[in-house]
Amino acid sequence: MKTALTIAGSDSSGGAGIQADIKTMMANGVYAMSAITALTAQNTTGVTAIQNVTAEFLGQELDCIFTDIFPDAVKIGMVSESDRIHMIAGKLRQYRAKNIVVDPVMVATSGARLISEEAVDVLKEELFPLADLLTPNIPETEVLTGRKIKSADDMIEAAKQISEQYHCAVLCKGGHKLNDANDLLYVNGTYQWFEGKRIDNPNTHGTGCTLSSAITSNLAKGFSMVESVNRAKDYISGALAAMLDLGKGSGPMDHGFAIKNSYTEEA
Ligand SMILES: Nc1ncnc2c1ncn2[C@@H]1O[C@H](COP(=O)(O)OP(=O)(O)OP(=O)(O)O)[C@@H](O)[C@H]1O
Ligand SMILES: Cc1ncc(CO)c(N)n1
Repeated sequence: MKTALTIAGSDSSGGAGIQADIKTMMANGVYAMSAITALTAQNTTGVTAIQNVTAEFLGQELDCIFTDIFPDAVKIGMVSESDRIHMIAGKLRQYRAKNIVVDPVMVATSGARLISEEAVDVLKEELFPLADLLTPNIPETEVLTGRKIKSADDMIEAAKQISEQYHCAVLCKGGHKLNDANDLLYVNGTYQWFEGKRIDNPNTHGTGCTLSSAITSNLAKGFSMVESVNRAKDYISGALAAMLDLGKGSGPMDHGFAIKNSYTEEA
């Protein structure tokens, strides 16, 4: 069985972060492992508290994982502080981790800030150069490039700029800001649109985490970058189309929509 690791924050409400990542990886057929960077007290309406683990403890989690079950692919989500980012980058280099997907998480769907101002620069300097793929949404793309994204052409220009700067593929996600569900992949000097059908579902908590974890699972299984994104778009469309409706705010998706069997039946 192929294996994948998520390095991210825990979401107590289970729809985003580590929980979304593990559910997604399992649903996509890989063995999931996690190194938790922070605990969030969070639900569908917002984040009320964040408790970071120490950089030292995060390093110990990563040592345990990489010296035992080596991951075929790694996804990095929420990391709030610079010293934790330094630790992750050091360990990824030390263990020569492969198939690295960085989701530059900055703000939750509910509006809460998940990274400190100065940590964004460390993310760019330390982690981006190690990434095979970056998956910014539109606001994150604006922060990373310093330019406003108002059109599809702006997305192409910005993705090209980031890709050339960090020598990696860039998936600029249009979802719930621009272009409906159309995402732009810039890879090896060319671009390709992934045109998803917009699903009329207000429950989009954790869509970014879910997409990046599905891509990571596909890379772990040996699919190309383009095929990995293609399959991940299919998966997230299915999870949104299942129309789960939980919580008082923007609720989570049904990560298990594709694995219904006798064990999942209700009484
Ligand atoms: N209503 C929708 N219908 C279909 N696809 C969607 C919809 N909303 C988002 N997506 C898709 O979900 C994926 C995640 O994109 P999105 O822009 O929501 O990420 P994000 O903003 O990083 O997520 P998060 O809110 O978790 O931080 C993209 O592939 C996007 O196109
Ligand atoms: C822990 C965590 N990571 C990422 C996001 C972004 O959706 C979130 N809301 N919570």
